[in-house]
Amino acid sequence: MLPESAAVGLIVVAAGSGRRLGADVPKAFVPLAGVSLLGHALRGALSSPGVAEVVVVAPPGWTDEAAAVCRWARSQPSAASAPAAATRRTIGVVPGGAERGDSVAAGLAALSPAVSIVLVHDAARCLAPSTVFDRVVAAVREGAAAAVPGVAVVDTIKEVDATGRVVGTPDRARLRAVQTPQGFRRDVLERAHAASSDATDDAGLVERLGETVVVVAGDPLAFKVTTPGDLETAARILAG
Ligand SMILES: Nc1ccn([C@@H]2O[C@H](COP(=O)(O)OP(=O)(O)OP(=O)(O)O)[C@@H](O)[C@H]2O)c(=O)n1
Ligand SMILES: C[C@](O)(CO)[C@H](O)COP(=O)(O)O
Repeated sequence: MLPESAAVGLIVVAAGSGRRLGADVPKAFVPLAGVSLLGHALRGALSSPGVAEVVVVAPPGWTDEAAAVCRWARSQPSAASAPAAATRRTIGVVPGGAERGDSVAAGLAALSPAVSIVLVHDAARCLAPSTVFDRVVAAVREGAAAAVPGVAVVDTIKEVDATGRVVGTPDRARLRAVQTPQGFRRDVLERAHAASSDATDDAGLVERLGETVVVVAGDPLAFKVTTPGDLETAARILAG
């Protein structure tokens, strides 16, 4: 169990180029209903009362734009109404690295010593509701070394070999598609990244340490904007 006073730091990774989206600016700065994806992601995250400190990891060369988005998000009523008082919350921006893992490592290095619970969130999961943040933080406070939001898999999944031949059909009931924010005890995430930053998600690094990762309920709204079709889906959702 971690005490209620254990401070939560949030790393928002926003340094990707968004090759699959194919926009003329990095994906986090693509507008969606007049607000950048990063702006939406921060607005959701700052509505979560527990978040005391935020580090945004931006593409090198985009840190000033990211800082402007942070100022905008901080001024939103949802952020101001969160009990962790906008006045006490610090928000910083650092440049990211070549791979997602490098960007997370850069964010982790920038957190203040006061933080003992770390959330890592993709700016690309820009509509993730604050309730998902709350569930992940609660699981880590209650003693999990790592907690990730997950949703049931609706398709039957086949495992294939290099030639495309099916080699297995995992039991769908045991599968979860995982999302972000992913939450960690800080010492665990630091050990995981000290060993390697090479994985598609941070929970994968923690699993390699032999630590237990728990899954909490995710949310369909925490889907990742990856392709132009995803951006259209997000726009339809916001249009109501
Ligand atoms: N070097 C990188 C690569 C990715 N990310 C971030 O990690 C999240 C998930 O990555 P993804 O959606 O795959 O973004 P991109 O790498 O930008 O997409 P693509 O693979 O299409 O280029 C995004 O918020 C992205 O900005 C990052 O901070 N630094
Ligand atoms: C971290 C993540 O969003 C969890 O689903 C995902 O693994 C990111 O992967 P990507 O390859 O960078 O899209």
